[in-house]
Amino acid sequence: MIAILGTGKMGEALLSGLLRAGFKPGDVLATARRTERAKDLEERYGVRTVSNAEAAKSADTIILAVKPQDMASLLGEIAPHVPADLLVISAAAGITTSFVESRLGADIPVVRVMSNTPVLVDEAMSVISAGAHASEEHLKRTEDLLRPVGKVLRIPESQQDAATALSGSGPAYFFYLVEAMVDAGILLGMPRAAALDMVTQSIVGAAIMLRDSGEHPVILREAVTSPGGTTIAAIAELERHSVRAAFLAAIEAARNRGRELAEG
Ligand SMILES: NC(=O)C1=CN([C@@H]2O[C@H](COP(=O)(O)OP(=O)(O)OC[C@H]3O[C@@H](n4cnc5c(N)ncnc54)[C@H](O)[C@@H]3O)[C@@H](O)[C@H]2O)C=CC1
Ligand SMILES: O=C(O)[C@@H]1CCC=N1
Repeated sequence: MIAILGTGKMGEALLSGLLRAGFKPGDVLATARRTERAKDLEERYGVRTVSNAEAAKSADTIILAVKPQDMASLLGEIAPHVPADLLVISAAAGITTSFVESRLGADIPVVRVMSNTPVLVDEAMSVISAGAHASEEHLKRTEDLLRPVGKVLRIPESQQDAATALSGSGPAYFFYLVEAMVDAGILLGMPRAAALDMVTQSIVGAAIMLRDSGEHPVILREAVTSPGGTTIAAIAELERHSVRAAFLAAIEAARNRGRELAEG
């Protein structure tokens, strides 16, 4: 039995992914703070919603998907009910495995995960790190849960905040870029729907080329950039506006915010 504690946006994305991956609704428990939310999850997914304490008691794996700020109180709530061999998977930004271990008791196996919302289309990027008491078997179990909904990579826990900033938040940067490019289309007099279609198909095509060609992004960009042509005129403006520097600063700010979240 697997339980998702705190079934908000990310928790629901993981829940739907588990069901698509073949888990039976009867094998999945969910918890939510509001009764209407719990009812809604039961109706839409056929899973049972229970209290956090009951979830911790009856599951062999729990996924903690509350906001980092709510983690201490959730851990306090479940601590008295956690069996020693429960696998605890924490999906929260910033929260370290030692933070979870210190609140749930001595030898509890904890795996820290940072996934992202493309879990909804089975294209997640999930990075995982073992806590002090998580074994190879616990990492494998975590990979088995996450692999059906995307790619899984093991990384040292010291890189988790950086990964959160890159791939956890990553989809938001691409959506932001799409918004900006669609606005550019509007500025040039393009109907909004057509502009959105053009930009969306361009980003999908570029993403698939990047993933499947094995080419370096510089090579792929150079292939689009004709000497004296249109693309270099755009790139010159992006450079003039320090867009690359803005990305470096933005992703560093996200990494730093992740560190702050851990401090509560
Ligand atoms: N949204 C995203 O793209 C990603 C989010 N995350 C992580 O996932 C976690 C959740 O983020 P979101 O889903 O965006 O937030 P959210 O606010 O949509 O979900 C959190 C849910 O937990 C519930 N909750 C809080 N305390 C609870 C308690 N004691 N018992 C039961 N339910 C409780 C809230 O009512 C809410 O529905 C965060 O820790 C975040 O760092 C990680 C990767 C990506
Ligand atoms: O914005 C956040 O804090 C979460 C963590 C990664 C993506 N969303």
